[in-house]
Amino acid sequence: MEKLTIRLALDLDGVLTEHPAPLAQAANRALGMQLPDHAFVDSAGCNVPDAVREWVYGPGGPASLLEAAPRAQELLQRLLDTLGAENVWIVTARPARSRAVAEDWLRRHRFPACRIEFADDKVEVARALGVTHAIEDSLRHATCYARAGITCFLLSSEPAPADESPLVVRVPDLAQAIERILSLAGEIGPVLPQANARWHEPEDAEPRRRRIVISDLIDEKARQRLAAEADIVDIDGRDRAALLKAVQDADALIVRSETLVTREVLAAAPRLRVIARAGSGVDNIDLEAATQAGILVLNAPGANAVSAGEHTIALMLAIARCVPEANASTHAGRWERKRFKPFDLKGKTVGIVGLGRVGSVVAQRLRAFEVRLLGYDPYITRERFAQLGVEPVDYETLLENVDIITFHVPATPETHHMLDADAIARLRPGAIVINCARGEVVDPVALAEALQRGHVAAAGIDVFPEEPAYASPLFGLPNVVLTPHIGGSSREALEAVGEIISTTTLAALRGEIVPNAVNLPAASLRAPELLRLTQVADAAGHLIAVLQPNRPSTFAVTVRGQVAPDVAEHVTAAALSSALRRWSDRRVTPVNARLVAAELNLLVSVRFDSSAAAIPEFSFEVDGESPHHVTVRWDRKDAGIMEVDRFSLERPLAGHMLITHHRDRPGIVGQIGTILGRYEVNIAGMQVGRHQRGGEAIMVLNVDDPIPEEALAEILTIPHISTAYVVSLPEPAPQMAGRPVRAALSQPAD
Ligand SMILES: NC(=O)C1=CN([C@@H]2O[C@H](COP(=O)(O)OP(=O)(O)OC[C@H]3O[C@@H](n4cnc5c(N)ncnc54)[C@H](O)[C@@H]3O)[C@@H](O)[C@H]2O)C=CC1
Ligand SMILES: O=C(O)CCC(=O)C(=O)O
Repeated sequence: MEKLTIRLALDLDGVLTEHPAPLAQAANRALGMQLPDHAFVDSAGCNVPDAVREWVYGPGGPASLLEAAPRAQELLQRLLDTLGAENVWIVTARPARSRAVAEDWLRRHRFPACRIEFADDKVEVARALGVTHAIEDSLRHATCYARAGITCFLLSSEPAPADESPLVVRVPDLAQAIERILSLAGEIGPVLPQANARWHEPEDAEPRRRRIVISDLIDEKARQRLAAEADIVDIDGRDRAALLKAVQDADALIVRSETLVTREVLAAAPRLRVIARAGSGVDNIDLEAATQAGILVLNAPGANAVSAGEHTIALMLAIARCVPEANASTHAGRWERKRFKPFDLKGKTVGIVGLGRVGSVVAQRLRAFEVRLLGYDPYITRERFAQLGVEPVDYETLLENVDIITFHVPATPETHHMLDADAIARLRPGAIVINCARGEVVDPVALAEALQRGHVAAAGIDVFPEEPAYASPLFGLPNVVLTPHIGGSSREALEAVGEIISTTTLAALRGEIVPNAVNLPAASLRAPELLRLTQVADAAGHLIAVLQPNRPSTFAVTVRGQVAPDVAEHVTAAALSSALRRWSDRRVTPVNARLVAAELNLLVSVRFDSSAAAIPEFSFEVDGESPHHVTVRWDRKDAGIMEVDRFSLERPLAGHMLITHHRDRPGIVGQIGTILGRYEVNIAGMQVGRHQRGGEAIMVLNVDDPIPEEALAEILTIPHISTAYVVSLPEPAPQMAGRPVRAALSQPAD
């Protein structure tokens, strides 16, 4: 396995020194200022006047009197020993003129020798040094590092806001930051993909075998299917340390409900591309953070709905027929026929909250019991209620009229404690509560209290707010039937879920669009055709970023012909993510392409023109000094780049190429050929596009060998050549090469 080279930038004040509050206090005393204690956590960011900063950090200033942070010397030594002295820098925003003071302080406090850089724009320095990780006490610097794709451990005891980048990892102190870095340094591959300036390597072209972490029990056949194509690492997802270690070089993570996939887990997983939830509810996954990090989240909705629905009815019947107590009493040798008072479901009123996949299964089965069904679900149609034989009512009416209430809603802010003390008070005395959805939906304290009073006669509970649940106010109550979240665990459900998750995880790792993505639109097109189209869109995005190396302010997509909106969205995401990989240092995938574009103030627009083009086309256009334009044509099976900067091409662009813009003059082709020949670059094919003789023209030369920088420089000296680009794009898919339809692609679209 490749070893990770971690290159680390450590802040000085507040990281190697004690908290810098004494600096603000000294400035307040000596200079009559009114700075808050945190002013020198980020004095440039807090706009502390330069003269004050010079004094604080200058010779004899209060910075010389700071104490070292606890164990800072020993911890820095460990970093230097493990990562190598060549990979560790102190990067501080103190003024550069205070270098001697800082170096003297480090010597006096017996710090090991470590190089030190002075800059307020720490990212610029970090980029130049190839820094992969940082440790900071300033949120501003941590956020800047994260934006640049550098994982930053932020020393902070504050909870992270919901929109914080997953690359900002909050830790309480330096020791924990270093422990995490040293554990990462143990055995993982590079965190930042090396940008290849010239030759485009699609993400999928990596030859290495994929690594899939499975952190909960899944079906054995599914496991074998995954193991046939990838290395499998089995861990117990409840063991945080094992999880954080295992995801360090994982391409995919497969979880059930017990593994919490938090920002912290995502920050420890730089290669992670897919998280697959072997089940329906994805509330154990931080979806927002996964999407920001460009990670695709999959689930298997519906595959365990029968299982969860039958389990719901099992709990109802267990309560109605007194099964748990009667079973225990009979096993104990007591024959208590008079003690138990079972009742029939027939004739009762059952209220179903949430009539999605599981709720529908419950409704369909309960009809056979001849119950009256009331339902509350504001997001489905009246027709659906009618199909299921359920009377639609509002939530209050449902609460006030049912003998049994059963919940089948997802865990969302709206459904949190949907059954609380107020809702319970509305229930008829003696009602029964069933929850096989999510623990968060029912307030367990209020329910336990109502069960003890007898207002609620009994409850059947499969899910808990915190799982595994080793304690709950419901534990020990005689009128509660509990199961450990096994509603979706039938053999059949595990097999069905396993099949969906294993096949779609592998497909997603191959770059295919899959139907069960939670954070990408579903696709109306078959996977192989869509894959080919998105690969070509990816190439078009790459080409446009080669033509326009500086990030533009607009990225406009025009979709011509009859194209489904979801297909257009996948094409846009593929092209945009590919271009953004060259325009930014972020890890961009189709999942987060639009988010990253918005953060970088790149305006993305998609316009549909369904009146034109028999053969659909996608045109990508960017603004800038000279706007550039690339068009992909798609015959619904194959796709190709057929137009560059409004010059039509005879054949789709593919392979290693030199593309020039020049004025159409005799002899240019010959001069380029002579230069390439001198550098032993073989020309495999050529095409030229021009609007009129002697006017602006484009030439595409396909070459067999990489073109050296020097050759390119010489080509650029030829009179009438204005620009020259070297670019490598994927070859046609093997099954597509030679298809007659490639000729159709070459037809003008209108
Ligand atoms: N115990 C277990 O092992 C299992 C539990 N589940 C859980 O069961 C629940 C339902 O799962 P599915 O039916 O697959 O989901 P689903 O998405 O198919 O259905 C959920 C339904 O709840 C409705 N809903 C959403 N918010 C609502 C609200 N505020 N009030 C009323 N209705 C609302 C939606 O319109 C939808 O019809 C989920 O929480 C899921 O995680 C699912 C499978 C197994
Ligand atoms: O069996 C499991 O993994 C949990 C099932 C579940 O809760 C779900 O699919 O939402």
